Amino acid sequence: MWRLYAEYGRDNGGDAVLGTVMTLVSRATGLVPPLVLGLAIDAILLGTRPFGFPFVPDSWLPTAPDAQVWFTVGVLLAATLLGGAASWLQSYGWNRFAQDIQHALRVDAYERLQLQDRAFFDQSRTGELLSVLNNDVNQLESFLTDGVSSALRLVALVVGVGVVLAALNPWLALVSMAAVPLLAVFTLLFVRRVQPKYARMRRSVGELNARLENNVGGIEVIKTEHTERYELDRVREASRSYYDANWDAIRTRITFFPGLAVISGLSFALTFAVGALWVLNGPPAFLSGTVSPGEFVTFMLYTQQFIWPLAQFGQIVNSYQRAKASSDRVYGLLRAERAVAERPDAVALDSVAGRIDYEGVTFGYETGYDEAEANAAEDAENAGTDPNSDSDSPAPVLRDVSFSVEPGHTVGVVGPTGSGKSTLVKLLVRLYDPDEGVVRVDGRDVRDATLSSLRRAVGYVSQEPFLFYGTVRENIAYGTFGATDEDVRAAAERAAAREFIENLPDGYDTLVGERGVKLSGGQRQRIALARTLLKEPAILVLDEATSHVDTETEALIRRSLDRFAADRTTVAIAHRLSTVKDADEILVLEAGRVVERGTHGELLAEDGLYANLWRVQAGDIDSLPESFFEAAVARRAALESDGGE
Ligand SMILES: Nc1ncnc2c1ncn2[C@@H]1O[C@H](COP(=O)(O)OP(=O)(O)OP(=O)(O)O)[C@@H](O)[C@H]1O
Repeated sequence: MWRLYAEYGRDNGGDAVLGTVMTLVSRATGLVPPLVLGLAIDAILLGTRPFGFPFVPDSWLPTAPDAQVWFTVGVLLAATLLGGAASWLQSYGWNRFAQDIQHALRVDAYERLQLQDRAFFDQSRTGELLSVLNNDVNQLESFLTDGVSSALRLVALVVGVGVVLAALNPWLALVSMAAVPLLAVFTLLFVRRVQPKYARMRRSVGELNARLENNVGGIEVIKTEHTERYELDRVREASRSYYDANWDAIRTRITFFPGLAVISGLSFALTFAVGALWVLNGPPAFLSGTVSPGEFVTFMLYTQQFIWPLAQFGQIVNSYQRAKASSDRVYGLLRAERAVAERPDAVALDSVAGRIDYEGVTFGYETGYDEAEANAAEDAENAGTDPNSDSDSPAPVLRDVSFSVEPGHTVGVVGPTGSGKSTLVKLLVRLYDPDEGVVRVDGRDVRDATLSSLRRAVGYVSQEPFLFYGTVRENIAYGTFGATDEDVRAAAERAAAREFIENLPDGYDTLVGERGVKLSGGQRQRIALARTLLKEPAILVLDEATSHVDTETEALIRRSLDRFAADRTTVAIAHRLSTVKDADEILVLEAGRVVERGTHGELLAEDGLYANLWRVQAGDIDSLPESFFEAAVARRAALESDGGE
């Protein structure tokens, strides 16, 4: 935690220094009133001590009692004003320091988050990630503003009061300070008890957030499936477990403050008893020296000054515990290893011709990812061993896939659901890296290319296009921010989207709603397609990019794409085989392997899986061989058992 503060506070350490110095000044001025009051009682009211202040020359001091009273008032006022100014500056310094750290940390954590690879997001829950970026970062800020400055004030108070009391009367000082070690032990015990409870609380709030986030996102399914009651029960359960964890922590926490108050109160009563008896009867037992009434008042006031700040000690410890747990989570995010990262010697892909080669590519998704694993991977890396050597090796989704696409050619990828088609193209844009084999663009291993140049070269329209909250224009120009309105319109035209966009209430300025909910699936797809076409990539990857549009619109898109894609390499995944019928080559995937390849005509002649799929789409079910149905049933069973794992 301190490392985080040191790292992010380096550039604005001046504010922390200001905060620290002003904390000490404000505490020092707080020591003045009890001391001055004690002196005034003895010197002015009782006349048992000469009137004088440390650091003030005697020649400045009045001699008449009334004037001495006014002089004392002046000293009190000066201390109050100075204390007020110091206290303002102290808050200013600490708050600025904390705000700057909070801002820098949040931006940095977000930057690291978006650099994480797809696998990280596959395994993380959105609610938990948001909670790290919000709650945990805020917790670190509030510990600085409340915790650190209070702790500093407390230390300054204990040391300052301790020194003054010891100078006045070391024995009585011992009596009134006796509570300090007691309070420290009491607090330590509290911390031990409450620490695991806070950890449990944080976990359960993360789970609750994740559930709420998931449900708001999936509200449509909840409604159409009519599972409101079921989801309400699940939220109730998650909320109850947060409640239980929180209540457990609260029960421990609420015993802390009364405990502190009792110890402080006992110490106050003890100081009163010993001090008052000392004033009345002289030193007790083996002790010597005198205590004047003024000194007694000073002692009592100081002892009282302890009570509230010491009670705050609990809050400081509380806040420390939370901030520590938060910093572990923030650190976890900042340190999370990336499997897909840019190599330091990566080179930019310039003027890409568009050749693609897959050579013996095998790939399987990681089955699990958690912080412990990430830490283990980091430890392994620090120890110089291969962090992936004993990672899960799940069943491959792609097995020994090899093929090449000449620049400007179009390859179609077809196959049953779950056969690995989307996975295949995700390796081309490096959403994941292959476990074995190589993916090349223009003969260069994509892992040797800079990510920015690779993603500029490859335009990827995914199966489930995502639109950001904003206008149609913003969504099309997303990623090509310098595009003119004319460019945007031309891209929309190519994606056969121009007409529907112009018919929207505000045309290109129409707001699409969150995730584009105000548009139809086919409209969303065409906007996503326009976004990618606007980039004018050398390689176009269309993953079921027109699956939601009707066949007529698809024909329009294909006609305009034919012109656009004439000199670009295109990889098109489609369930609707007519979409890829004219491709230069069609790859047929089954269970992660390329089982057939060739042109539409060649594949029909081969009379294998492709030919059967073609018959299915032509509605010619009766002519399908029984072996096709048997294989389809086996594939379904395999997919379902995968999903059930
Ligand atoms: N992020 C992921 N994490 C783990 N497994 C995944 C992930 N994405 C896909 N899979 C699994 O990989 C296999 C291939 O999925 P993929 O999406 O590549 O198939 P597909 O051929 O594109 O299917 P569809 O035609 O249904 O889109 C499936 O068994 C799927 O369950």
